[in-house]
Amino acid sequence: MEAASESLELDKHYVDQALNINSMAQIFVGNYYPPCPQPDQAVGIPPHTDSGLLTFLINNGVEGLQIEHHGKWFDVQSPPNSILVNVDDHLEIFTNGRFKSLKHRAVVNKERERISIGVLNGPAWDAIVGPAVSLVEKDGSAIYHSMDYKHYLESQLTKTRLGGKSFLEQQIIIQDN
Ligand SMILES: O=C(O)CCC(=O)C(=O)O
Ligand SMILES: [Fe+2]
Repeated sequence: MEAASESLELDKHYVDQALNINSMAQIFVGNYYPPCPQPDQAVGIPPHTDSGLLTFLINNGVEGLQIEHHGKWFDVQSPPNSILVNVDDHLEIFTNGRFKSLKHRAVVNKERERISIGVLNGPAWDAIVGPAVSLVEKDGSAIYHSMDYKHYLESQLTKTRLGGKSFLEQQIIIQDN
């Protein structure tokens, strides 16, 4: 988070302080994908973005994660024993859109079972997450609403992970020009 702050030309403790990272909420997710006889007819996890700031992902060496870039899906080939770090929704909101939450999905395969484990590292449970004031001043306006993380988790987590309307889309402030 210090590196993120500095890359935004903010004080290196800015993100930590604004989102009370000392009391950060972490969500631990385990995914099991059994082999599937018709992988092209099934989906492992539908397209979604993750909640929180950064997700750490590991898997059992079986590929299956795909990320979206310019409307196309790409396979992720992660080196063995590596931890993949993804940018999440609340970091996109906090940076007023400078960092982009990564859209991803998981596919299944015929032969091998796949297991993945994710840790979604979020702000403090009671932190209010909205675009950082100094970034909004530079940009002229906030492009996302603010919301407390607890409320988000209670109301959105299940919906967005199961492929409902994305949380980010719901938070966009419609600008009338
Ligand atoms: O199985 C994977 O590699 C991705 C899992 C995932 O996107 C998630 O748990 O949010
Ligand atoms: Fe995910």
